[in-house]
Amino acid sequence: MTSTSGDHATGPSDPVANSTSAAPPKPSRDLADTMIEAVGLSKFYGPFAAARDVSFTVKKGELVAFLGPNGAGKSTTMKMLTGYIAPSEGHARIAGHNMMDDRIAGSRRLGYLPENGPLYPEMTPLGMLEFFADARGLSTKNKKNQIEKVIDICDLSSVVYKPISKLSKGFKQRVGMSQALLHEPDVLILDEPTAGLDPNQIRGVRKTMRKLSETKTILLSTHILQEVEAMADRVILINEGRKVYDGDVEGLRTTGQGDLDEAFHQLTGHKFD
Ligand SMILES: Nc1ncnc2c1ncn2[C@@H]1O[C@H](COP(=O)(O)OP(=O)(O)OP(=O)(O)O)[C@@H](O)[C@H]1O
Repeated sequence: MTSTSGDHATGPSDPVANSTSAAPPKPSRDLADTMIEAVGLSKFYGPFAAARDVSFTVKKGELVAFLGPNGAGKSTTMKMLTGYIAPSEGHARIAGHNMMDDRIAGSRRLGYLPENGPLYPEMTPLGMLEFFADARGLSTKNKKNQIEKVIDICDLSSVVYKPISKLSKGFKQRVGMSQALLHEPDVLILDEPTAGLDPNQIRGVRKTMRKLSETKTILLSTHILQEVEAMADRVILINEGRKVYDGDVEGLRTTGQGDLDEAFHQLTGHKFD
């Protein structure tokens, strides 16, 4: 299956694909369950489109993999979803809050792990968590409880007093995750949480994410197909800035005649054929 301009290949759960009318969409009854909403998001750098007309929703409790090759536009879309950069077109909502007009309210519900940080290398994990707890205005009691909780969830107790610069990549990633969880958000947007980790570290991070997915809505980006199989209920695949698939893992496999690698290649790999 290939995608053509404006003609996104979509899977069974794509709300766009299921819409049959040209009339403006009516608010759906389960709108309250929509935690992440991308509505026609585009980002242009000069004439170049890093993301083009990307729309999707993620419902409460879903764990969705945001998949695509290097440079597909995953980080750009995530930065627009979190309000970190302004879209050229479209808008994003987190738990119903528009991330341009109402970013503070949206950010209270959102934990964001950006690609490669941000971490503060000279701080210890404990110092960094205290710094963020103060910045987020947590009360003294809540601060202590929350810091203990995220240290436990992210399994950081052995490194809390070491400078972040001296930690392994796996621990750094978990420190980043602990910061994203500190204010107990119910929505997580995680940009390549397992990138550059060794297999043991990947297992650790995946275990943490599985635990988190019991209570939170998660969108995580990856370009690793095994990650999708291991973790996700649903896949959104992006290529050259456009959404090219939105559906379940089995549907994606069917696209590749039973082979996820083949599906990924068919939907994203034409450049080198
Ligand atoms: N500030 C910018 N100015 C110009 N081009 C940019 C900018 N940020 C991103 N891009 C380009 O937009 C495209 C999408 O980048 P993006 O980082 O979103 O991709 P990605 O899917 O996250 O890739 P990766 O998996 O390699 O992190 C790339 O071609 C990138 O070079």
